[in-house]
Amino acid sequence: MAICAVYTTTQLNPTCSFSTPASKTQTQLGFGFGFCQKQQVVFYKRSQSSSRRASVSLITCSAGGQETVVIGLAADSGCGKSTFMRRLTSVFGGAAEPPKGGNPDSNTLISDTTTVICLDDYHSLDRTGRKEKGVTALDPRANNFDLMYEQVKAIKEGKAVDKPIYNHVSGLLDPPELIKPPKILVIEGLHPMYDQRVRDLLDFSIYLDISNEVKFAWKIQRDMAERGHSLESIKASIEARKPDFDAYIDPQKQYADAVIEVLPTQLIPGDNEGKVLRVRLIMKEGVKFFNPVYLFDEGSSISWIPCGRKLTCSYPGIKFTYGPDTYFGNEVSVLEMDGQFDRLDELIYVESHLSNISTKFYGEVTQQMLKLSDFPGSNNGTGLFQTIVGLKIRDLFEQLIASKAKTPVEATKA
Ligand SMILES: Nc1ncnc2c1ncn2[C@@H]1O[C@H](COP(=O)(O)OP(=O)(O)OP(=O)(O)O)[C@@H](O)[C@H]1O
Ligand SMILES: O=C(CO)[C@H](O)[C@H](O)COP(=O)(O)O
Repeated sequence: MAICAVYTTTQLNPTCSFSTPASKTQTQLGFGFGFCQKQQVVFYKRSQSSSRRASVSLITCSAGGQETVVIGLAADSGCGKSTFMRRLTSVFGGAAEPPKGGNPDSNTLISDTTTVICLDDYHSLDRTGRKEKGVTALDPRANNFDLMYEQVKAIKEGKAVDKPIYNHVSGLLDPPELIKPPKILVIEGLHPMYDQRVRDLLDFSIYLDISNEVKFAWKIQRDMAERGHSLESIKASIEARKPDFDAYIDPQKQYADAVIEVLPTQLIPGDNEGKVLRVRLIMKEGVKFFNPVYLFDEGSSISWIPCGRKLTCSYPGIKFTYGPDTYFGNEVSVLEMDGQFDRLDELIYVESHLSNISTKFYGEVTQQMLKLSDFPGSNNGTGLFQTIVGLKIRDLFEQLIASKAKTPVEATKA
């Protein structure tokens, strides 16, 4: 907490100036940012003969920079992490860019609110080293979890670190880059939830669970169409990774607060083209500051085909289901969408039937989806659920910050 002297502050989360001593700036105090909240407290001044109503404004601030909110995003390579990150940073506004003037092959993306670091940077073995030892990048022996833990912990505590860079172009470990503590740190990659020490640092975690059929279809689309790889080499690379994927990556989903599961559609019998998708948003119950989204009636089991007068649906249509379930022994709520949208502007119809989506205004999900309509998955449940999870993370972040800004630090008489 810090002493805040901005008495004119009336909204939640405006940037705050810190005083004491008055001459010191935020930077001198070591704070990158700050959040203040103004509360009006009414009380009664009593004297022997009368009682007079009075009020006082309490301004509480969390010293931004002292603690960073840490989000983990786990998935195999080519499973949509970058796409999800771009949707998330868009929710917070501002473009995400590599560190200015740094290594052009940096994997880091920085925006006003978020810094996204790629955990590939904690590979302890470079490409040649892995080849010599006969291990894949998914193998824990090819990764430095001690350093990952120390650095994520330091950033969470508000300290800058010199993080290594794994260069995907050269396959080498490059000199480190400086990472300053942001408001939100996202650690994305193969192992954000593998090491218990790192897992315990996460304020929220997400796993993108892409079924083998769909992963294959996406890989073909990217690596064959865009990178000129052959069908055989794509198949071979997926097969070679599979044992380590099953052993080290996939089990992390049991720890995730939200899982986005992507499967082939059930609306077209026998379909395995991976074009029409069935997407499930699995949300853990009882996670602090995270209230699962629901359709129509919280806790009920619902099946909804919204195609009719308000939503244009061509073959094979759209089906939503929602209800309670268990996942790795945890109570969860599952929202599922099978099929795809014909017209994104009509998504507002679906949005208006969803609750707990943490929007700041009516239609925000639809607006976000329209804004990024050229991103992969914008016409199906992958884009919809990634957008909703982005809004839930914003909400969680704001609640976390507000909960930390508890101690009243200065008061003015109203
Ligand atoms: N929701 C989606 N719908 C359809 N295709 C998708 C979707 N998300 C990703 N893809 C496909 O998968 C490819 C990889 O996506 P993206 O770059 O977001 O994944 P990634 O996990 O960051 O990959 P990598 O770890 O290899 O950098 C994209 O080029 C796209 O072809
Ligand atoms: O699974 C991966 C992470 O996304 C990569 O395969 C791993 O980082 C190794 O990279 P490269 O193939 O460039 O040597």
